[in-house]
Amino acid sequence: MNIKSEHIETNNNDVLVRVEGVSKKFAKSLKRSLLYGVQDVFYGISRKAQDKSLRKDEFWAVNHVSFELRRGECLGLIGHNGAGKSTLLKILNGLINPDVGTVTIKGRVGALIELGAGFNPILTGRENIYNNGAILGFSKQDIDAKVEDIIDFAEVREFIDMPVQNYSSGMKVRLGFAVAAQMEPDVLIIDEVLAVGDVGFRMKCLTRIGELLQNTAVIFVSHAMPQVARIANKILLMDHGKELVGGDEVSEGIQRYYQSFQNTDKIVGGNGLVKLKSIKILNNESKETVNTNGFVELIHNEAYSFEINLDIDDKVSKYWVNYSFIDKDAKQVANLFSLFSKSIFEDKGQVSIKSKIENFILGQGTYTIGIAITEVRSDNSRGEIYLFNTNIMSISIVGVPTGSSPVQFLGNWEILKTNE
Ligand SMILES: Nc1ncnc2c1ncn2[C@@H]1O[C@H](COP(=O)(O)OP(=O)(O)OP(=O)(O)O)[C@@H](O)[C@H]1O
Repeated sequence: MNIKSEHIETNNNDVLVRVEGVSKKFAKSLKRSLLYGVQDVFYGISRKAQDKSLRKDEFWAVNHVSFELRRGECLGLIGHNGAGKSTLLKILNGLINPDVGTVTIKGRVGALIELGAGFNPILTGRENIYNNGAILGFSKQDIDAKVEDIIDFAEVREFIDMPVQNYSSGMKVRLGFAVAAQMEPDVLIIDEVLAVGDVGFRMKCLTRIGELLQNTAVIFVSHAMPQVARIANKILLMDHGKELVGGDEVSEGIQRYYQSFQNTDKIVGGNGLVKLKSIKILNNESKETVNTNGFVELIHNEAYSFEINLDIDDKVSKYWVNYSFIDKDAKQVANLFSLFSKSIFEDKGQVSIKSKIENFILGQGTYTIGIAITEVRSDNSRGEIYLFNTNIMSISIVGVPTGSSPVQFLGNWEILKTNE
């Protein structure tokens, strides 16, 4: 057994969670998984040294991960589907043993890992509160003192004496979070299940986690980067079981996570009368910076010129150019549209068009740029589409805190009055 969990009094600056070189392997096929399971039991009984290397069909779901957490620290655990986050959480919560490495946890652990896990479906909500509290190591008196707060926080009073098997998924999450959080554990582990709750409840949970953080170490798995940016002060970006980014650089971890979702989908359309030959986004020194991921890098709030070279057929009449900026959720978050600057073009042949943005206020993150070139009819309405492409290039915005809104205004700030 490689997990040590101690229910002891801890000091404020103690390391509550210490994970050292933890690895866990799984077999891809059920047959082999069962076979290896039997072999491992045999090795366990015979106390023979077990072979820790990968056997046929096995892979590392968690691969040599280490970190430490103190009270007041919140680790944002992020990564693609299948990166190994839930497996790591299950190791931390003692649900599965690591094959290599050690986990040491001091104090009580409150965890919300799998939807409904930890609940006995035939018991009522109230009975489950007592059960879970007891598992966390609380006495009946301790739980008596907390039970009303838990029911209120979960907002399930009407259903508290009904068996949990009849709860909706949202209700199970509410109760699960309320038990884990209201019992004020030393270590709180929250998996993505929180996403099942509605927006109101999620906000309430985040606020509660913020309050608990003064006395608790929190491990928080999420695919919602704004939430991670809001509460995490440490980051672990996992990829194929390994640590890709770890430590205090939360924004770097989030940035790398976003960059791994380069949007390669493309819809191309239009009647072919306009062809895009090239596009450049240049700074004030007429330079374009391309980062290692092949994204053009722009600094937030600086000036940039968009320059396109077009091949325009003689049959084309007047036209507008419209760039769209699309975030990693495929949501259009901004436009640069000549219509709104009252610019209508009518040049034909090889044409270069430049448009300058003085303050590029898109927030930090990666975006793809789309383009549409459309006919302007004599009554100034939109006519034929000459060119349409939803992904002509990817850009990365740097220079502002990550995870915030897609648009950042930089105001001029001043104090008008101070009461001394
Ligand atoms: N019991 C198991 N047996 C075999 N493979 C498993 C088992 N549990 C998890 N895996 C595999 O381990 C890898 C890591 O899974 P895990 O659930 O930890 O990923 P995750 O990062 O939590 O993903 P998600 O974001 O989708 O929740 C995946 O390839 C998964 O299929």
